[in-house]
Amino acid sequence: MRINGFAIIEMPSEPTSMTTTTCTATEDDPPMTNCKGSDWLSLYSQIRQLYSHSFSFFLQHDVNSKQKKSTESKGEFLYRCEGFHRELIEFVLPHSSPHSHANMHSCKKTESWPLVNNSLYEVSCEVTSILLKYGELRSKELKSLHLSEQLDWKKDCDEQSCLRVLHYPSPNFLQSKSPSKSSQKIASDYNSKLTYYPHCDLGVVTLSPKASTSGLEVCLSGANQWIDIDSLLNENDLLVHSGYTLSCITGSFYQPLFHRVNMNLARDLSAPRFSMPYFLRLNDNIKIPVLQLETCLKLMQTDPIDFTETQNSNEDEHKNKNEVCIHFDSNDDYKTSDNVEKWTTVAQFMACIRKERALRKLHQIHSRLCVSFIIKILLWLYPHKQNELFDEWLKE
Ligand SMILES: O=C(O)CCC(=O)C(=O)O
Ligand SMILES: [Fe+2]
Repeated sequence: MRINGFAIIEMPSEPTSMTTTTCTATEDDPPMTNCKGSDWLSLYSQIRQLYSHSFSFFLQHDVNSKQKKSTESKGEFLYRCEGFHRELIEFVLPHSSPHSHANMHSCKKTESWPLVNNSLYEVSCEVTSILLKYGELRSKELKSLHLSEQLDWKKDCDEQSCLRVLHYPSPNFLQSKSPSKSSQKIASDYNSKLTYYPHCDLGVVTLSPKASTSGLEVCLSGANQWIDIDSLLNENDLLVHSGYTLSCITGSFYQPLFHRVNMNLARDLSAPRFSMPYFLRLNDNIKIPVLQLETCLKLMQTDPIDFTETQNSNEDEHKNKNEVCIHFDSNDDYKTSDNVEKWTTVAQFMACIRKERALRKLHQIHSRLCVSFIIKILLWLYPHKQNELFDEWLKE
C-alpha cells in the first residue's frame, strides 16, 4: 500500500477535541484519528503564537536590507541564508547548535528570535511516531524492522531539525524589478520567477501551518497536475507531509510530497508571502534501512519537475534516467536482510538524494553524462564540499 504522504490537521475553534483528515491516495483509515485532543490543542496554540510572531517580524523588518551581523546575546538567533531563488528571503532557526547543522555554510547569524519554542519539534516528533506506528500496523515488512523501538524521534532528530522562515516578494514587487526587455521575454521571466523550485523535502516530515497568502501547490504521485493546497486549508490548519527520509525508511509506504510555491495564485498582487515550514530531520549519524531504494529513486525521477519535459521525453531518455548510480561508502558496516537493501547513515542517504536532485536539475541544461563527469571531478577535488556544491547548482 502506498500513501501519498500528506495530512491536514484540522484544529477546532472550540477547545474540545481535534480531528484529523488525511488526504491520501487510498481509501484506508486515516492514520491519525487517535491523536490525543487536549495535548494537541495546547501545542497548537503555541504554534499560532509562533506564527503571529513571525508575521509581525516580517512586517516590522525591512527584509530587503542586509541586516548587520548580530552581536552575541541571550536567546535564539535566526540565521539568514541565501535562498534558492535570488528574490526569496530565507531565515533558519536550527533546533540546536548551528555548528552541527548541515547547510549553514552560507548563513549569517542575524536577528535574535525572542520565542524559544520547541512546540513544532515536539508536534513533528509525535506526528512521525504516529505515522510510523500506523505504517507498521499496515505493513508486515515495515513491522519486521522494529523501527518504532529503534528510533527515538525526540533524541534522534535534535541536530538537523529546523524552522525555516520564508519571505516571498509580492508579484507586484517582482514585476517592478523586471528589466526592460521584449514584452514576451518579460512575460516568461515574470511567470517563472513567480514559481519557486518544485521539490520533495529531504527530511522525515515537514509541518506547515497555513501561510500568510496562498501559493503552496502539491502534486500527488501519478497525477500530472498541481493542486492549490492552500485553498483546502482553513486558517488554523496544519499541513503535515513526508519527505524522502520517511519514504525511504518505510519502503515508500509514505510517498514524499512533491510541492512548489506558485505566487501566480496570489489574490492580492501587492502582498508578499510569509511561511514557516518546520523540518524534522534525523541526525546525520543515525543508521536507517534503505528499503526499495530503486522505487524511492524512480519516484524521484518521475517527479514532474516540468510536465512538458516528462511528457515529451523519449524512451531512451527514460532508460538513461533510471540508471542511477548510488554509491554508499564501502567502509560502512551494512546489515542486510531479506527486505532491507542496505543500512546506511542519514548523512549518506541525504548526500545521495542531493546529488540526484542536482543531477536532475543540471540535466535540464546539459547532457547527463557530461554532468556526471563534471560532478565526479568536482567531488574528487572538493570531497568535503559536496553539500555546498549541490545546493549551489540548485540555485536559479
Ligand atoms: O513556503 C512554503 O510554503 C514552502 C516552502 C518549502 O517547500 C520548503 O522550504 O521546502
Ligand atoms: Fe519544501
